[in-house]
Amino acid sequence: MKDILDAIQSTDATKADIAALPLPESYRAITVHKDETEMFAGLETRDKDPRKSIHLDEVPLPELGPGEALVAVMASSVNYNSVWTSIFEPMSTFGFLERYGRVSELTKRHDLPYHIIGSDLAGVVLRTGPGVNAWQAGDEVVAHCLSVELESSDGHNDTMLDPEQRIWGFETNFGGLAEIALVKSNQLMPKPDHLSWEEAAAPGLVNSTAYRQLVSRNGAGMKQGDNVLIWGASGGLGSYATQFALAGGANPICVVSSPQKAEICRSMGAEAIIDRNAEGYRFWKDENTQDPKEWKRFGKRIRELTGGEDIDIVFEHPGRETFGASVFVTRKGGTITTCASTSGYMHEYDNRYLWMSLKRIIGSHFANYREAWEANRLIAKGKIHPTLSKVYSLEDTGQAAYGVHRNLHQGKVGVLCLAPEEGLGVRDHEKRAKHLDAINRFRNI
Ligand SMILES: C/C=C/C(=O)SCCNC(=O)CCNC(=O)[C@H](O)C(C)(C)COP(=O)(O)OP(=O)(O)OC[C@H]1O[C@@H](n2cnc3c(N)ncnc32)[C@H](O)[C@@H]1OP(=O)(O)O
Ligand SMILES: NC(=O)C1=CN([C@@H]2O[C@H](COP(=O)(O)OP(=O)(O)OC[C@H]3O[C@@H](n4cnc5c(N)ncnc54)[C@H](OP(=O)(O)O)[C@@H]3O)[C@@H](O)[C@H]2O)C=CC1
Repeated sequence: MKDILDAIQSTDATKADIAALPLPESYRAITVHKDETEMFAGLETRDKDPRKSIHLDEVPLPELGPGEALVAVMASSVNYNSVWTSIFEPMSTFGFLERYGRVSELTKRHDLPYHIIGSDLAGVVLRTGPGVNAWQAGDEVVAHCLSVELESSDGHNDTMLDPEQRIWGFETNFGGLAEIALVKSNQLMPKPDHLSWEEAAAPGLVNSTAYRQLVSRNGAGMKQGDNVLIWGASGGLGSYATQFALAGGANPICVVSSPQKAEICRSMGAEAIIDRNAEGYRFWKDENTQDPKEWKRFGKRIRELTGGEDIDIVFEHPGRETFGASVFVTRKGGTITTCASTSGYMHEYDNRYLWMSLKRIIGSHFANYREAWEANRLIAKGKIHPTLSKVYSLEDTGQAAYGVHRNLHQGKVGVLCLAPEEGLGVRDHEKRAKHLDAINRFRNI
């Protein structure tokens, strides 16, 4: 592994040198263990501690198959899907690996008693499998997390609709929180050259998801002037949704839970900000009963901030706790676009406000390769910026995931895998200098 890192860091190693490096038999990776899936049985969700279930193990290098690439991972990031994996909710991810393992001889590799997690990476291609022509050893890349087989016609209009669509590092093995990752070559995209490894690894999953959910015609198809209600506007998804709204000429109404988070949104350029904590919204009177008066109070506050207008698009992900309010505050003909249910997946809303006002609910999930590519292109052009706050070592991934689970973080949390320190991997210093303040906006807060 040391030779691989030395070659990546050397200024004169060629692509041929990297292609000629011997691969190690094993590498260090963040895992959860199949024999521990019941370890949190009986505990409340918030008491399930990722630090107990997340391990750093030495694992064997998987065999490289056709259409695949092995990537030396310089940095990765923590996504909420790794939090779900580590607390074995809403179900253990080993079921996904078993199901994938039944697809073919080659996919059997994924069905192991350990799950290497992580759905982001920035790094360098080490080897490509048969049939890979677009990428070579030595290429500096990021990887998006859409894994598809594309043997069925269903996925050929929009690859997210492939019946064998999976999220890499969540529903497949050999993810990005590791020194080496196995990806399909159609997950690869060029690493933005003005960013360090950890900055480049941060946006991938959430940036692509926010792009499809909010901007793409497969999602809400946001346009100039739209009022966009963004829950968790300084969080992983929300920090990119806020940037897309601002960059696309829309009007973000940012919901956050502290003055510090409100300040981050303000510094991104948002003006309409709601601190849900300070304003004390209680959309649920008790576990089973919502309070429409609180939806109305929330809607009134939005009207104050917009000069009397209602919401064109709600960027939803908290789920059960907020969904009733989200449907209510959307304007006639408006759209609620949802990709998650962090607070609970059994949503309840008053359907009269949906049908009588001709609103639409759109389910959105990650992004197809083209959408991920376009989202990455915006990062590479310095139009959208990483929202990296803190960076952890691979050893401390459990602590990093704990912080995300307990909502103690801002924006994105990074993890150094092979990179020995932060700040490495920048190739275009001039472009970086132009965007330095924006790149560092979330750092160390
Ligand atoms: C990019 C990052 C993303 C995120 O972070 S997202 C957040 C994290 N992700 C999650 O929380 C989602 C985790 N996944 C799940 O919870 C589950 O994954 C699903 C609920 C999405 C699906 O459940 P399942 O059990 O895996 O699949 P089924 O489709 O419910 O299959 C169960 C059986 O039901 C049958 N079935 C499906 N549709 C129908 C139908 N329309 N009519 C009759 N039967 C149906 C199937 O065939 C199968 O059957 P048979 O067990 O015998 O094989
Ligand atoms: N389907 C898909 O493709 C994807 C789904 N996801 C899912 O989306 C969800 C969010 O992911 P991500 O943005 O990365 O996570 P983060 O934790 O980084 O951000 C979520 C934000 O949501 C807000 N929030 C959390 N709970 C509530 C609540 N009960 N009511 C209102 N606001 C709440 C918090 O902001 P604050 O406290 O400031 O209000 C928090 O910062 C996760 O469940 C994740 O699994 C993520 C990416 C892709």
